[in-house]
Amino acid sequence: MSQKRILVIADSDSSGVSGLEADQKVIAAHGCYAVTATTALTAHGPGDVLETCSPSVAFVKAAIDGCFDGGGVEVVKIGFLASAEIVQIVVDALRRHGPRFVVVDPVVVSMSGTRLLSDEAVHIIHTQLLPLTTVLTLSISEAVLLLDKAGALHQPDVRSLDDLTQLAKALYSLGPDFVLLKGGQLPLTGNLDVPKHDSDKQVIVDVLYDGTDVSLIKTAYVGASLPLGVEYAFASAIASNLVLGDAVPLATRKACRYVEAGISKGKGLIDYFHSTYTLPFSPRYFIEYLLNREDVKPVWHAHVHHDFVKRIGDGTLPVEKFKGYLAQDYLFLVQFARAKALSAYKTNSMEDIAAGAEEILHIQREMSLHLDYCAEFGLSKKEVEKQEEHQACTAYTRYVLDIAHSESWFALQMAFAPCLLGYGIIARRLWDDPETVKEQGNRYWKWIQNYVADDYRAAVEAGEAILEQHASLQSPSQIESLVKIFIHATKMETGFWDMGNE
Ligand SMILES: Cc1ncc(CN)c(N)n1
Repeated sequence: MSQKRILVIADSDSSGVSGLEADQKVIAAHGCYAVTATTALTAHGPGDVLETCSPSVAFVKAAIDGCFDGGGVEVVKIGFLASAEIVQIVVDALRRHGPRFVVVDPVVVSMSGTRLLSDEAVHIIHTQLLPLTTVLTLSISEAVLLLDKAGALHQPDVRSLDDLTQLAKALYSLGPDFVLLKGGQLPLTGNLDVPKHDSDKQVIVDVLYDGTDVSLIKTAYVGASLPLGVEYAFASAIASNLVLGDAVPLATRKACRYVEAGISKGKGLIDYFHSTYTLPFSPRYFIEYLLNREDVKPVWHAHVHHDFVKRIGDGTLPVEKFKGYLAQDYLFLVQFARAKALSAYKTNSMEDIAAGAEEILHIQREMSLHLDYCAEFGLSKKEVEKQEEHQACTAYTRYVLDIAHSESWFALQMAFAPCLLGYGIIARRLWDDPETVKEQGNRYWKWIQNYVADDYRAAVEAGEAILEQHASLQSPSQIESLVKIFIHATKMETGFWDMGNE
């Protein structure tokens, strides 16, 4: 499904806390795609606007038309419109293109309280823009200014919840379908009364009015100094929720909750991405990421470059050691097959059950190769099976079986991963390495061949596909615990080689 598009018509703020820069973060955090028409450029220094620059009216018109002509724009979010000419251009464009929803946050007053729009611009907003508006969202001071200019301000002092509601109703009379009046400038008591002391201030109430119903959205008052840009985030969050299919009351309530969480999670700034997962790898590159992590790299290196492996490659490994290893590996594979069977039991996906069954058959073939191989070294199946399990073998397989019982299906796949990936990588490296003694010159050549053969390669590829497919569905914290399982199982692999070397 392609991302839903929102056209943002607003100024650019170099500090990133308001304007297009903030809107785009909010929209991206909702999984939507922002297209833009820039109405003004502002260069911000610490606490101050240093320079402003105005694009031509023709530029703004071209940007708006270009975005609509690109297709898919259902929602327009309007912020600072800079001049009366631009307000008029925007109104004309809305009439021409007729988007489904128009969310207007008419930035009439700056973050520091400075008046930003001329009387003429405000006039066009209330006479022409607001009747085209789905949701009008604004602060108390902006509401008072707008109503004053519209000649519809009946009570300039807003002190109580009742005043706030009357203000929302007055704004509704200017033409929007819904008014969301932000009550941030009027903290109330827990009972929604007027506070007598600062310590009584407990609740902020936003009022949503649709001409019939008044809905109150309450949030805890967290003090007068909020991060800059709080007011701006609401409208783009509402626009995002609307384009994602919410009705206006739910879209506004969710937007309030989104901003509330952004304030509480961000330290002095709004955390726009408080509910967004960012995985530390790109889809299909989990294994590459995993094997290159700083905590995995040395552990993985110890496994795949183990001395036992080197001596298989140059053929110097004493035969008795190899035989001992092979017999233990046979016992290991029996337990591993049990864990694979449990793995199939742990999933409801028929695809994954079948893949698990396939892997058990691969293990069975690997075991029969072991027996053939053992026979060549004069070791019968009976002799192999009656060997006592070495502690390294018990430790590794029972760790995997414990994960199978106590952790998720995917955690178990992570416990399998070092076994599956490691031998494929080791054998391929030995096969390619010019230092490796090949063919008849190396009595372990067949072992290398078995693990580069198509059958084993197919098992590795199927396992890799499962890891890649499911890793992308995990949360970042789950990835961390899964990596720990992988590291532990990799250490067990190294322990197995150590055992072979004893
Ligand atoms: C200990 C161990 N690890 C991995 C593999 C390869 N399946 C194996 N046979 N044995």
